[in-house]
Amino acid sequence: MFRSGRFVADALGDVDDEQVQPNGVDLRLGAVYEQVEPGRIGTDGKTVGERRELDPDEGGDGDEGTAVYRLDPGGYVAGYADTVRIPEGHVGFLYPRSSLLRNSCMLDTAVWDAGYEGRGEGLLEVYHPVELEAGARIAQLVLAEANHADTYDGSYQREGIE
Ligand SMILES: O=c1ccn([C@H]2C[C@H](O)[C@@H](COP(=O)(O)OP(=O)(O)OP(=O)(O)O)O2)c(=O)[nH]1
Repeated sequence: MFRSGRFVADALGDVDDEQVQPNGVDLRLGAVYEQVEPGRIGTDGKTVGERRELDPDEGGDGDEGTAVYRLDPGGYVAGYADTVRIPEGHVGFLYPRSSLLRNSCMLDTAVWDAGYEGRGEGLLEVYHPVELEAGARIAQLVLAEANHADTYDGSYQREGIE
């Protein structure tokens, strides 16, 4: 069974009311990176390639205090601003906000394991130039009840929060 948005909000702990949706919680954009060196996925482990953090244009549209990423078509890594916590007995799935799709962008995501805690990342595909403001809601996390073997204890545990 998928949990309600209120349940997901309680699991995450620190979200604004506008992030709480009927079936999940919206995650906000934290940072945008561009990969600059190859990574490696092997049979004996993996490495994530070097990336550089993009600078948002400060004061976009003459609006003081806003930080806007103006992205040309390409592949980027998006870091989320919110700390995700997947409670035991659950698995998380993240979907792009549909307004991203409607603007010719896609957010590719993987499985969020029981016990994971951190500010995760996703692959942001941009097919038409787009403006994304830092802190804007770009994705929605849903939680489903699930059996699991152990809990997450991998290299991304507590990423972005230590
Ligand atoms: O789109 C996603 C999906 C998951 N995660 C987080 C939560 C998940 O629990 C963790 C690890 O994901 P996964 O197990 O798929 O990564 P891996 O490459 O197999 O790494 P590890 O060896 O640490 O399990 O990354 C993200 O940041 N983004």
